[in-house]
Amino acid sequence: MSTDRQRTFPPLYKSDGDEPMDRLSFFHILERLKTQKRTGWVDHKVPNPESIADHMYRMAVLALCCSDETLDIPKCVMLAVVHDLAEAQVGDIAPRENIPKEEKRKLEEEAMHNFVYEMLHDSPPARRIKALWKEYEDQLTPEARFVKDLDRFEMASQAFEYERSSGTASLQPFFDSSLPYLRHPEVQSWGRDLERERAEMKTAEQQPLHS
Ligand SMILES: Nc1nc2c(ncn2[C@H]2C[C@H](O)[C@@H](COP(=O)(O)O)O2)c(=O)[nH]1
Ligand SMILES: [Mn+2]
Repeated sequence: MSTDRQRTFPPLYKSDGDEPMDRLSFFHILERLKTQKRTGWVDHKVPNPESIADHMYRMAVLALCCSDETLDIPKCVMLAVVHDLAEAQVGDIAPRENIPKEEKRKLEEEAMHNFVYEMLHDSPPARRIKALWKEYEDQLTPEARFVKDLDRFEMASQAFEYERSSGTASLQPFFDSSLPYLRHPEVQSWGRDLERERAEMKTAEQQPLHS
């Protein structure tokens, strides 16, 4: 259900000028990414769902698994571990919340501003993090577009694992909203492999127990 109510998220932090404490506060806020569960799985009542950090970690390792030597792989790893950083303040906004893309971007930009200016004081590390986040959001570089594919493929992989392990009923919407949109040829091939694995799992599940 969409709402006209403009969402606001008060800044998580206001500096009082003690820069070392401001930096530590940023480090502590990162814990939210480790504890906040991903909304899509919570919505589908998946037991013990992964966190935002779990999702970003696997994306970073998937980036290391890429064979495409035209891509700046270290840059892809950094984009992966930064891309959902703003969710420490705004949470994991899922499509079903129907928040307009512009509003989501504005909320996340405000969060990033709070992090890099209030907590990291526009330092070189702060500018590095903000630039990475903006590169991912703008989707103008091959690395950013590749990492967006990893965002999609990682989610589909996790959906398959939940169907397989926790006996969760079909999570088909997560496959429909991700695999058809893969653009990088290598990730597309990973997606086809995952679809084959899922089809084989479904076939095996339909075999009589004593076949
Ligand atoms: N219920 C659904 N949730 C979905 C679907 N596609 C994505 N999602 C969830 C997954 C995450 O919790 C969140 C967005 O994740 P980002 O990594 O993009 O921040 O939305 C879906 O089809 N159904
Ligand atoms: Mn993501």
